[in-house]
Amino acid sequence: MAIQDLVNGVPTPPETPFEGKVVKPVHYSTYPSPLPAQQLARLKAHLNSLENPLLKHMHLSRIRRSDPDLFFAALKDDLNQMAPLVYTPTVGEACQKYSHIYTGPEGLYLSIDDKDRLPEILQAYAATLSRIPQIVVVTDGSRILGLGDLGIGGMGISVGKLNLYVAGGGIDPNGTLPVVLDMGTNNQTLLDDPLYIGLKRPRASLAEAESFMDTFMDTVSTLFPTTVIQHEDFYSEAAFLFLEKYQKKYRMFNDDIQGTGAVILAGFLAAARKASALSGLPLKDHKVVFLGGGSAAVGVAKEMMNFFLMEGLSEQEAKERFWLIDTKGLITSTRTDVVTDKIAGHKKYFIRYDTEGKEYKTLSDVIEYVKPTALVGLSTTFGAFEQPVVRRMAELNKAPIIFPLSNPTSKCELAFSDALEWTNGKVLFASGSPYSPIVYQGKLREAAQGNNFLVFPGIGFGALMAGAKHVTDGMITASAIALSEAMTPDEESDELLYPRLDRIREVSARVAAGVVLAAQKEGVDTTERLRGMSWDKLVQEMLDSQWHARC
Ligand SMILES: NC(=O)C1=CN([C@@H]2O[C@H](COP(=O)(O)OP(=O)(O)OC[C@H]3O[C@@H](n4cnc5c(N)ncnc54)[C@H](O)[C@@H]3O)[C@@H](O)[C@H]2O)C=CC1
Ligand SMILES: CC(=O)C(=O)O
Ligand SMILES: [Mg+2]
Repeated sequence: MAIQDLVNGVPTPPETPFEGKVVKPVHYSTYPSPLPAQQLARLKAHLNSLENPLLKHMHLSRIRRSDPDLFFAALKDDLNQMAPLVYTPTVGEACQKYSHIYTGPEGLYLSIDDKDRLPEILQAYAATLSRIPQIVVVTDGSRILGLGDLGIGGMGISVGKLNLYVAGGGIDPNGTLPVVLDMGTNNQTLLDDPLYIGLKRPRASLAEAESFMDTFMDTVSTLFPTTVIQHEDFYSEAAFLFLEKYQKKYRMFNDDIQGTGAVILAGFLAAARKASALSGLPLKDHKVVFLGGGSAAVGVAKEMMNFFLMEGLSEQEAKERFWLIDTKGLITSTRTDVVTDKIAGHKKYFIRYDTEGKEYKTLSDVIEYVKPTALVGLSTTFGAFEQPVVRRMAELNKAPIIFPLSNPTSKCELAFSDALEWTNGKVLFASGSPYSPIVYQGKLREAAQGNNFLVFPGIGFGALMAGAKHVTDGMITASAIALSEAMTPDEESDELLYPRLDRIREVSARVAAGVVLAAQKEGVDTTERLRGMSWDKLVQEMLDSQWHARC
């Protein structure tokens, strides 16, 4: 299928001539339409009859396109069960197999081959719309979760994120636009696959990609001036380049760098307070080791610096609470790639200058050297937090903070059951993909899900409601604070690190309200009627503006 067919939608099949007449399929019933509650029960029964999560994902995907009200009612009804099907981990497999399970277009597929015609294509698309999009999620498919370059299959993640914008944030589904920019792929399996839908060419260079992105950002922001654009799952160099270039120019943010940063800052605030209450360690003395030095790790570490700044440390002192490890070991000033200036630009901020020429190659070496209170995994490496490391964290800390955040579950650094077992239940745990609760030593333990989906719907919604000219760093940090303050006393006493998913609409409204207030404080808002509102009124305003399924 030509990419152009995907942009315009699959062509309508020709009508069948029959005895000289055009015969159209007839659907006719004298029975009343099924009740919405019945439809919901029928959908659940169908899902229960399917064992394979990918088949459930595919069925849900068809329902989303044929009956969005039913689909979003189902998500709202039981987000704990549904999120793993429409989002991580199943969405990862769906992106990997995208061209095999494809049954029709789900959004906008734009090819780099059409770069010069991009404004024309987007204008033609805009002319078909009855309203302009509120939120665009765009990826180039180059780093989908921890699964690498999945080319045009990245559309699955744009769709998955927008599902949560609707279900969790209350955005109207008609205001969502998933986009994949097809810039080729370096994934040989896809290039060799006869069913692969995308361009069969090597991935565009960063310079080519930048030029395509410039046109995309400019055209979308001109055609849809109020739309919020979320960048998703670009490989790290591209992610940082685009964020730096567009942050102050367009109403955009990068979910992996900024959204993840905010959600983990909120979880760390909760975890560090619990750990310090047990150990007596001053909050400012926490020490955080990261396995991973990509967009997510650097984004999270930079956002987490706010924790130490709030405790009164200077920027330099705050930065020194972090140790980042990549495939070459601890990032130090004496490492060869640092000395020769071959290290990626985004890693430079966290270079350690205090290691006196000694290199620390393995995670165990770094743990022994730093003796951290917290260990964060954003390395895309399944099982990288091995038993000796986890046991050592438990020896060093009364309540070790361990956040294996890589997605999907097949890339997670540490399973929840192992974390409990190897720390004798002492761990303060959050993972990027969900784990079921476990009864451990007679007590029900719930794994926190440290995933940016707890904030991005509120960031996007808040930016939209505020009419923010840009999404500022202050608005991102405000989303983290609002999330951490959204915990109920019950959730606190159940030792949770994040609010429960069944309150996601209220939590997203609070996050959005925090984002609006920050936009106002920084003078980037344009929605005058929200100015001067009390916190409670603002939260209510966000709740009242949420979309609800008619089901
Ligand atoms: N929980 C959440 O909300 C989020 C989770 N993520 C996850 O974070 C992971 C990383 O994402 P990015 O930073 O964008 O990817 P990336 O590919 O840019 O970064 C991965 C980093 O890990 C390092 N690394 C890989 N294997 C390693 C090993 N064995 N030991 C030490 N370091 C190793 C690499 O050198 C690189 O610095 C992905 O799995 C992604 O799904 C990303 C965003 C949000
Ligand atoms: C959650 C997310 O954005 C990621 O894993 O890339
Ligand atoms: Mg992502």
